[in-house]
Amino acid sequence: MKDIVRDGDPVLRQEAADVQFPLSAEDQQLAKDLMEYLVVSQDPEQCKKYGLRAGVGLAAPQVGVSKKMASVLVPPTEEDGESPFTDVIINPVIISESVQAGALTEGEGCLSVDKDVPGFVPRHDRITLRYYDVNGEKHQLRLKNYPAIVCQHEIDHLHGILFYDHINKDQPFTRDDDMVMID
Ligand SMILES: O=C(O)C[C@@H](Cc1ccccc1)[C@H](O)SCc1ccccc1
Ligand code: NI
Repeated sequence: MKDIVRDGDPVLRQEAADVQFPLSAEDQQLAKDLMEYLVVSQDPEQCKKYGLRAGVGLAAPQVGVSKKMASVLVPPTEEDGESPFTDVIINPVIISESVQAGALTEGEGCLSVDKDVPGFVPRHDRITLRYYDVNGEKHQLRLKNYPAIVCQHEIDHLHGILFYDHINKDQPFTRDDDMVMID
């Protein structure tokens, strides 16, 4: 697994390149690596063993590869026990989004940002996401709340945007009345 690059590395501020299909062997391996990191990091034993920070998403630029590819592994919720969204999203585009904002009550962190940056990160509470999977199959689906937040965080990485860019500098915990607060 490649090292995760940290804030300050120019690759995190670039517009990543579209991925070409069929995937090269290198891009197939990259997709595997990006997903493997999440799977291992969400296993407490392996996470500790390899000294990883747990992650629910990882974008290629975060491992130094400026390509439009990111893995997303939203942990299962207590209720239904299965992950609400798991895939490697390639050349993702948000084709529609709710006017209504959503933000994590706890704020956000990032595997590429070691410092804590407190504050609400206003995003869209609901999105329609279009992306291609590793087999070149096109997907289009609606996501809301936490899965939508994770995908927006990862897609931001592909456009050189970091979560704290969205935090209100003067009033970090400002929120508009109808913003959905997500736990
Ligand atoms: O740096 C990344 O892209 C991975 C982030 C993704 C993320 C952070 C905040 C909000 C949405 C997505 C890491 O997953 S941050 C660590 C983490 C781990 C488990 C649950 C939530 C956040
Ligand atoms: Ni991040």
